[in-house]
Amino acid sequence: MLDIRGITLTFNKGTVNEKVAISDLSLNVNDGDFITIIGANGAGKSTLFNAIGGTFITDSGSIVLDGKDITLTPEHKRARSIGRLFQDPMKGSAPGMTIEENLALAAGHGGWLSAISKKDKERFKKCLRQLNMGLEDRMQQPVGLLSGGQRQALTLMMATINPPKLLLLDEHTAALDPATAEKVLELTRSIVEENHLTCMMITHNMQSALELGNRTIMMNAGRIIYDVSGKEREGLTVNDLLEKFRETSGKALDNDRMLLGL
Ligand SMILES: Nc1ncnc2c1ncn2[C@@H]1O[C@H](COP(=O)(O)OP(=O)(O)OP(=O)(O)O)[C@@H](O)[C@H]1O
Repeated sequence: MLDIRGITLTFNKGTVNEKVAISDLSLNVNDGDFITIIGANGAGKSTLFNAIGGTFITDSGSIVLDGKDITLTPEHKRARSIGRLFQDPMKGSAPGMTIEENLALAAGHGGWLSAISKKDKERFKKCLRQLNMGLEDRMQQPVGLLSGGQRQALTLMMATINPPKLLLLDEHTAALDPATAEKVLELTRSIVEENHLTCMMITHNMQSALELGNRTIMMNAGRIIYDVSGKEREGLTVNDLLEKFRETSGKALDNDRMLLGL
């Protein structure tokens, strides 16, 4: 589904602040893969998503999504086939617009500018019911009134209402309280499964990284240092991941949030 070949991405090239954030990275994501991504601070995880999503164009290498070379495709065009969620629940939905208007925009059926059809309203209600947060009875309320967890769940729904070819989740539960984070993770699991989505999720929670999805990738200094799936992944523990990091990078994992979560 996604074929990344030898991409490099450098910030502030040619200046004293030059930083190679992604270094000759290759990755093949299979159709239906759900990959969890962990790694050191500044390893390049978010930059990898920004490269895939088109926020930054890579210096070299190629990115092919579903057979189409998107290496130079602008971000807004990639957004048609790549859904993204960020850590901040305030991103991704419009606070002044109602829940149904936000969903209508996400579904590509206009927003507040055009009337929302009865059929769409019914469809949105059915989707919202799945969230089990009572939002189906608040469809005319502005999104700004929702809690962080409700808003993130809604954003997840918006990003998948027209199933994307690829869903990128960048620590999308990190800003939520533990119980709400768990709920949104469970929702993520069911939405990905039901829609057979191809998904990549950055997380600082190593336990979630092993529990969710079918494959885990570890990054350090702009490279993938460990890529595990199948039988080998099934038996892995968080301690094994820490040991693997030490083995492959020659140092202890220095991601403060990851270690705090242990
Ligand atoms: N817009 C930018 N301009 C300059 N440098 C940047 C920019 N974005 C990221 N970087 C640098 O690139 C490197 C990779 O950053 P990135 O945010 O991708 O890491 P990360 O693995 O997501 O880290 P974390 O787990 O700490 O969020 C870091 O050294 C970071 O400081």
